[in-house]
Amino acid sequence: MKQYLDLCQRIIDEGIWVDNARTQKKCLTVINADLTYDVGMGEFPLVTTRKSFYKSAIAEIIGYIRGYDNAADFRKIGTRTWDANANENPDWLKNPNRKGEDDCGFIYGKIGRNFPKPDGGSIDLLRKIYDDLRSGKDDRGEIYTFYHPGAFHLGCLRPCMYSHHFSLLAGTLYLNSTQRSCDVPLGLNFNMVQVYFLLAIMAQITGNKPGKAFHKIVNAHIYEDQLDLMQNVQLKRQPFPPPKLIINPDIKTLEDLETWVTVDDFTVEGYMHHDPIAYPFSV
Ligand SMILES: Nc1nc(=O)c2c([nH]1)NC[C@@H]1CN(c3ccc(C(=O)N[C@@H](CCC(=O)O)C(=O)O)cc3)CN21
Ligand SMILES: O=c1ccn([C@H]2C[C@H](O)[C@@H](COP(=O)(O)O)O2)c(=O)[nH]1
Repeated sequence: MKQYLDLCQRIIDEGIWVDNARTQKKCLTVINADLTYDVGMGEFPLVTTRKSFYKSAIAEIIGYIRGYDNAADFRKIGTRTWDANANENPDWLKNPNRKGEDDCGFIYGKIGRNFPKPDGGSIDLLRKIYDDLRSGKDDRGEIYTFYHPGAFHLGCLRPCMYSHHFSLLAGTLYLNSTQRSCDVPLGLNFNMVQVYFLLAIMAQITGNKPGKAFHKIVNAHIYEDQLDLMQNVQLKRQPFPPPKLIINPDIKTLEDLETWVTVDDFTVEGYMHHDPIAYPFSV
C-alpha cells in the first residue's frame, strides 16, 4: 500500500502533463515504476485508502486465464470492466472486425491462449507454461504475453499489462509482470491485485511455493479529471493494515480455473478500508 501511495505522490510531485489523443484528455505522467509484492509472505497489495472492488479485479484476470473476448462473458464471472471498451469506444465501434455487441476482439487472454504462429496455427502459451511449471521445468522463456502488434487492429484496446514472465528457482515460483500504460487511480488498483493473484494461483496449481512478484510499470499516469480526488481526498487518508487473500485450496489444476471456479473461491480477510471514491473512467 505504501508503494502505491508513494507512486501517486510521485506523479503529483514530478509528473509532466501529456496530451492523450485517444481519450482527448491530459494525463499527469511519470516514466518507470517498480512495485514488489511478497506473495510467499502473504503481502496482498489491496488499496485501503478507498474501497477496492477486488472481486471485479479477480474476475477480470480469470477471464484472461480463460481467454475471454466478450464483455458479456466478463460480466457473467463478475466484472463490468470491459463494457465501455467493447461498446463505447468510437474507433472500435466503426472497426469492421467488431463482431457486434459486447465483442472485445482479439485481446488479452484471447491472444495469449491462441497466439498466432507466422507459419500457421497457434500456441496456447498458458498451457505450455502450466505444463512446464508442473513438471518442475523453467526454460527461461515461461512468458504469458498478450502483446501482438500485428493484431492490434483486431481488438478494442491494446493490452496494458501485457507480459507475465514466470521463473522457477528451487521450487519457488517468481513472476515479473510488465505494464506499458497505467491508469493509477483506477487500473492500478486492480492490476496490483491481479499480479499478486496470478503468482499465488499459478503456484497453487503447479505445486510450487509462491515467492515474489515484480510489477514493472512504464507509463504511469493520472487523468486530468481524476487529479483532484487523488490529491485532495485519497492521499489525505491514512492507510489501514493490509488484509489477506484466502484462496480455496480445492483449486488444483488449470482445468479447475477454466471450468467451475468463481470469484467466491477467493475471500479477503481483515479488509479495513475508507469509503469508495468514484474516479472518472476514460474510454
Ligand atoms: N482508462 C482506462 N483505465 C483502465 O484502468 C482500464 C481501461 N481504461 N480500459 C481497460 C481496462 C478496464 N479496467 C477498468 C475498468 C473499470 C474500472 C472501474 O470502474 N472500477 C471502479 C469500480 C469497479 C466495480 O464496481 O467493479 C473502481 O472504483 O475501482 C476499473 C478498471 C482497467 N482498464
Ligand atoms: O489493466 C489495465 C488496462 C488498462 N489500463 C489503462 C491505462 C490507460 O489509461 C488505458 C489504456 O489506454 P492506452 O491509450 O491504450 O494506453 O487503460 C490500466 O491501467 N490497466
